[in-house]
Amino acid sequence: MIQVNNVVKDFDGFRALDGVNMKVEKGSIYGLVGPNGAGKSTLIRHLTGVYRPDQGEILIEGEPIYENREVKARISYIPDDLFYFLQADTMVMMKYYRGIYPNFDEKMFFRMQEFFPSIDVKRNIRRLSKGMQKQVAFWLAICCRPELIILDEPVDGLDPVMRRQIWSILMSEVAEHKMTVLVSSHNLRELEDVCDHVGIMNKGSIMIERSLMELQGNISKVQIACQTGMPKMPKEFEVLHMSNSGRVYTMIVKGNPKEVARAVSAEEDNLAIVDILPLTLEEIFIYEMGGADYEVKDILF
Ligand SMILES: Nc1ncnc2c1ncn2[C@@H]1O[C@H](COP(=O)(O)OP(=O)(O)OP(=O)(O)O)[C@@H](O)[C@H]1O
Repeated sequence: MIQVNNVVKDFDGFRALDGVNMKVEKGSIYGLVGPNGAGKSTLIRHLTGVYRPDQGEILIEGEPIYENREVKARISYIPDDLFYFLQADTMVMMKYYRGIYPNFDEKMFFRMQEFFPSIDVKRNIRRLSKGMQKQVAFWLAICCRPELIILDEPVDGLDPVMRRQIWSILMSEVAEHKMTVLVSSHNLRELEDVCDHVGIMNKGSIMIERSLMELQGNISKVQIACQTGMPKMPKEFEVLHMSNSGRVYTMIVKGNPKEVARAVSAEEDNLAIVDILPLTLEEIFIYEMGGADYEVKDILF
């Protein structure tokens, strides 16, 4: 759905994007994570055709996005700084969107009103709270029935109930209509439950891009207790980290969790327990990138 090849962008001599490569499959939920100033919003403005790259190319379904009205009509974009016309209420904005988005689904708009009970559709949007304005932006964007929705910090400033609501609407659109979602966030924990792919951005480029399945099947956290001495890990598995509390050792090991557990049990004859523990996405990234020369903790927390 999205293919970004070696995109570079300079602002007055400052390199904001430094050779970005990225691939987002159709029907996936892709989380773009990174610290302040990493270049997420700049990249997103390229993906939505607001900026033209200085170098490289951006293709949406194989077509360049910049100045391409036909492709843009199939994309919804919620920026981090929302814009509404002076005096406009939600109904006025709905009619405006209906006029410019050929797939706008008015029935869906009224059906979804129950999800946004605090929004008075006749009230000037600029008078609504920031969180409520975000709700309106999301409501209108999803009713455009986009093939691709791009969200810059979509749930920032929303209460926990509304956050869950937004994620659940997005996930059901992905499941039912194969919509593709690209979402930027600082919060890896929040993305963990919803994304199937994650890209980590730092200093103007994507450092690492992975599918969650690939990540989770490739690294294991094992807890081992031996009756005597230290546990031995079979040679074919690289131990990335080891700590212990008394006789219980916790190891982060490169390899599939089931295979690791099987190999440890076969190797050791003085085992007391072997347990496989879940790893959070943050932990996986930290250990995945541990060998590289990055300040990973600064990026993820
Ligand atoms: N129009 C611009 N002119 C000059 N510099 C810019 C412009 N837009 C972005 N930058 C610079 O590019 C870098 C990346 O900014 P960007 O807004 O893309 O980061 P971000 O990852 O979205 O950050 P945040 O998480 O804080 O929103 C920053 O150093 C910023 O100052």
